[in-house]
Amino acid sequence: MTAATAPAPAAETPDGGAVIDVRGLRMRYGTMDVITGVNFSVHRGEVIALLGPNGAGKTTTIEILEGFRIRSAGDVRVLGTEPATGDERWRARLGIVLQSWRDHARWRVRDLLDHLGRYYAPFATPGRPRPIETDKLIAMVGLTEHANRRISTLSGGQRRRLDVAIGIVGRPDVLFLDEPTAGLDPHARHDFHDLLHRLSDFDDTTILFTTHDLNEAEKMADRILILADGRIVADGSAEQLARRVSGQAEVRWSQDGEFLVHSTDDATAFVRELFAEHGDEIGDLEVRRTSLEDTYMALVHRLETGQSGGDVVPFKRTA
Ligand SMILES: Nc1ncnc2c1ncn2[C@@H]1O[C@H](COP(=O)(O)OP(=O)(O)OP(=O)(O)O)[C@@H](O)[C@H]1O
Repeated sequence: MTAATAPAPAAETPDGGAVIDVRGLRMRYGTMDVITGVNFSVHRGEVIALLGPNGAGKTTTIEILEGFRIRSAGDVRVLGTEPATGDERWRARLGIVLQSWRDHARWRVRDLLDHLGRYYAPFATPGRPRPIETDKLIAMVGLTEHANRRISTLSGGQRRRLDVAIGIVGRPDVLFLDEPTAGLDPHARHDFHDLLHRLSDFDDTTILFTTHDLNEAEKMADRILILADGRIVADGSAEQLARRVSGQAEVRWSQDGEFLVHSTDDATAFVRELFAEHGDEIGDLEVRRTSLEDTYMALVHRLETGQSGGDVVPFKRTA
């Protein structure tokens, strides 16, 4: 990945590289087991989408990583620190965008960001200037023309942009976002995706976000984690998950004025044979792999109908 600023100091990662490391995480609310054994790790600069049905425990997992919620069991490290005991210096390296954040109503946008930014200044390092300069930050989230407005007068989508600005003002090493694009219009969503790419590419920020938008997960994430049934049932890129769950690709082509379609688990071999046999007669060739939506629905369906067949083996990191 390229770096626009000087490289940040290495994160404390005593386990040999993971910025987030979760082993055997369990969470029980009263008598209800919500998380029954979650394991995953995230490397520096990775963008991870955490997916799962309503109530699967995504927010709970993120809150545990942020140090806002105490787990029932398991070992968790974020930047080498156990979140429940993280000090101010550790906290200053995190950025957090909660699902809904409705306070500071009387503040004006620029004043609030300026004020919050000062908290991070003592934690600046030569490689990681903190905070992001206020007007630059406001431009990054597309709020320049609203900089002097009171927060209570912002629309839902404008408020969401502000939430993101609050999350990144301290130029975090690790950014947690809980459904960051809920309520954003398509243009704002597109801008937000660009912003995440910039944070990951230029600042090497490690990003973990939840979403119910599978297109967004597919487009944005290096890796997708699916949380269901209290555990991680899939861990890999959208393409790896598609291969693992369905293994099928769809080949479409035209021949003698007819449009044809064929499902295969080896599209390359099929296309090679197709051309060997019919050569110039083939037109409009298209190979479509299973979408993340197809994969997700198939996985969740399998779980709901009790066909999961044990643990889903995580994929090796390829990058
Ligand atoms: N403070 C709490 N006390 C008791 N139960 C809770 C508490 N917080 C969450 N739960 C329960 O834990 C389960 C997981 O909730 P969580 O909010 O983590 O799910 P989620 O995957 O983020 O869901 P959604 O997609 O709907 O946001 C749900 O059944 C929820 O009702």
